[in-house]
Formats: sequence, structure tokens, C-alpha cells
Amino acid sequence: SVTLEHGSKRLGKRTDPMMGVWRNYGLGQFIHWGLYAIPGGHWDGKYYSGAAEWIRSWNEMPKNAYDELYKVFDPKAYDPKAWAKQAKDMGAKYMIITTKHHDGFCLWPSQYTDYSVAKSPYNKDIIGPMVEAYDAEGIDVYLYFSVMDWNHPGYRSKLETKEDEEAYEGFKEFTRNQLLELLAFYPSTKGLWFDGTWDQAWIQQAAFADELEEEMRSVIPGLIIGSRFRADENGKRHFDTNGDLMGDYEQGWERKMPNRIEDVNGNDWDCVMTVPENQWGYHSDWKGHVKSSVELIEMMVKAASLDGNFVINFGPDGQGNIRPEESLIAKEVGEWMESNAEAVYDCGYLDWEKQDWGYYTRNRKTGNVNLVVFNYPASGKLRVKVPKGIKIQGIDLIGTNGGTIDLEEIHRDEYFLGLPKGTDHTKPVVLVMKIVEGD
Ligand SMILES: C[C@@H]1N[C@@H](C#Cc2ccccc2)[C@H](O)[C@@H]1O
Repeated sequence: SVTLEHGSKRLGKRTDPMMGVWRNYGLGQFIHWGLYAIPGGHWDGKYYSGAAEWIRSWNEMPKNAYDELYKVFDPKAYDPKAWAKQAKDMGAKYMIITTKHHDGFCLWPSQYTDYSVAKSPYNKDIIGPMVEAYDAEGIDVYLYFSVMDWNHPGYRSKLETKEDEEAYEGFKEFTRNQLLELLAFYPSTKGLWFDGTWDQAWIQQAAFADELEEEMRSVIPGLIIGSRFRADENGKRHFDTNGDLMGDYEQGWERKMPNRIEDVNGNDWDCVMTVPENQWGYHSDWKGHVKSSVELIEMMVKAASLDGNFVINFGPDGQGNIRPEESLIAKEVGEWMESNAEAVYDCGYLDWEKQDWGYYTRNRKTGNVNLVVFNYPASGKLRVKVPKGIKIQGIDLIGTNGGTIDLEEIHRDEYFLGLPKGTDHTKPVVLVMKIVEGD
């Protein structure tokens, strides 16, 4: 390996209590909210097929028309307590809120720019009441922050001239000021979720970003920052020149998931997922495939089975309403979590042979093995191969199904588990297995 000044600061997973809490979340909520929710994927009667929060980059939408939207930002329906209650009922343990997306509009009254809620008709802090409401529900709050800022005059995607360099110094100072401001305004935040850090101009700021990360961590000890914030001095992102993880967890799983434990390289990670194919901000007209709650539950369980967290995105509309499709997802995921959450919370990877019927998760607190069945076998029997030295002490079918499990040893340490007759095959079921180690 090579010596790096601005590479990864730690080998292996963080072992402190705050990261231990993060590791056991299982399920989170992402909220993308901002000016882009006002046009909601349409402008001047035309449909924007891109991601709604990127509508400013669409040629059919004049940039100044977008930049004037703050003058009509006045979400009368905004009700952070209702949002937090809904997230609680869904079973979310943490929430990530866009304080500032790529457009640069701040949902908090930043003293470093006029492009914020303070200059809108709404003229109140959005973030503060949201943090309070989610804290009150016991849901940890993380602040999303886009380094890329299309509104700031000093922002550059690349540095080509002396003027660029000078302007960018001002942008770096602005960025640092806003981040320290967010940590000062909302000290209960548990971490920062960075985005918009792929520009060459930012990638070249390894020393500045490294120092800023250290400074933020000193402001809130234990602060959790993912791999997307900064690059090393060779421009390597997420993983430094030696292949070591930058930050505290891998942040590369955006709208995609690992398939095998080898894909996560022994790191903590989160997967952030949209309900439609690719809409984070509110789009009034979703096209293409919209994921069902069962699909999202399967992704959540798969994430837990591979030592990761799963985060479902919500995009409230321009008035602050949660759209019906997302409310239905929250309701259905919550109903499943009500009786099956022990297979997700505090759970991680179990090194048993992967079976076709679904996923194993291991509850780190109870030691129980959870079998979460998504693909019902035609035989009605689940094959379970138990590693040498492990004995099954008992199996319970949890959740609304109930019923006893037939256990038949078909080979040494290999069993068929029979699902009770009448098991509802339209929902994933969870079997909780108590095991004892040792012959
Ligand atoms: C978490 C997600 N990251 C943002 C992005 C992006 C992006 C930008 C360029 C190419 C592909 C993806 C999306 O707007 C959303 O905030």
C-alpha cells in the first residue's frame, strides 16, 4: 500500500456505540424536498422525464424561471409531526433530510446566502421543526447536504482558470460555513449524508475536505459521515488509493443493491432507494415501474442479510403533502414490521448457505437466526442446511400467520421445515430459529 495523507482514516468498521446504533437501524426514510417539488416534473405544459429534482438542468425549463420559484415557496400543508408519526409507524429508525440539494436552495435560514426559506413567503425554518418532530418520535436525524450548488456564484464543476480558482476559494469557505452552521443549528443530528461531490473541482480539494471532515467530527463527536464526502489526494472516491473505505460506511448503493456478502467488502453500507424507477423529488406523474411494499420489504431484508441499512425515499409535494402512493407504502411496510421487525432491527449477515426461498438474518442481540421467506417452495418445505456444530433448539413462525413448524432431518445437519397449511403466500413470513452452538 502507499502512504496517503488524505486517505482513509481507519481500517475496519467503527466500533464505537454511535456507529453500533447506526449498524442496527435496518430501516430509514429519505426525504427529498425543495423548490423542485413545485413544478413536480412539469413546466409550461411539458413533461420532464428526468429525475424531478434535476428539472433545473432541463433545457425546456429556463434557469431563471426555476431560480424564481423560491418566491412562491409557501407549503401550507407542511406538518413535520405528521411526517414523523408516519415514519415511526412505518418502522423507520433514522431519517435523512435534504437541507440543500444541488439547486442550492436552503431549507434552513442560512446566514450565508439569501437563497433560503428566509426569503420565501413561507419565511420560517423547515429543518428545525422537522428535527424536533423526528427526535420526539425517537427517529435519528441525518442531514443531506449537496456540495454541488448551482446557485452559488463561486461554484465550479472544474477549475480551468485563475478566476475559477479564486472563485472556488470563496465557494469552499461558503461550504464550510454552511456545514458548521448546520451542526450548530441542529446539534442533535447524528450524521451528514453528502451528495454532489463528483465534480473535478471538489475532488481536487482532498486536503481541504479532509480537514473539514475532521473539524465537523470535532464539533459533534461520533458524527457519522459516509464515503461520498471526500476524495483522497489521488482523486479516489469512496475507496482510497489503497482500496480502504473513506468515511464510516459505504455510500455507493444508490438505487442498487449488493448481491453477495463479498460485494460489501466487510464495510458498513446503506442502500438508498426510490419508490419509482428514478424520482427522488416530487414528480406528479410517475412513469414506469413503481415498487410495491413487498418489493421494498424484500430489499430491506436483503440489506439486513448483507450487513447494510435500507432507506426508502419520500418526495413530498410543493405544498408539503406526502403523496398517497408513499403513504400506502409507509402503511404496508409498517404493518409488516409490526410483527416481523425482529428479523430486521439489530440484524446482520449469517454465514449459512444462501437458500432460494429467501434470506437469513442474524439478530446480534438475541443470537436468533431469522428465516425470511419470499419465494415459497412448491414443496411447501424450506431446506435449511445447518453448519457443523450448530443445533436447532426451537423454531417459531412469527407474525400474523402463526402455526407450528414440522422439522424433518433429511440428511445430517440438513432439515426440511414445513410451513403450516394456509400460510399466506402473498406476504413474506418469518421463522425465528433458536440455535445452540457446540456439539
Ligand atoms: C440521492 C440522489 N443523488 C442525486 C443524484 C444524482 C446523479 C447525478 C448524476 C448522475 C447520476 C445520478 C439525486 O438527485 C438524489 O439526491
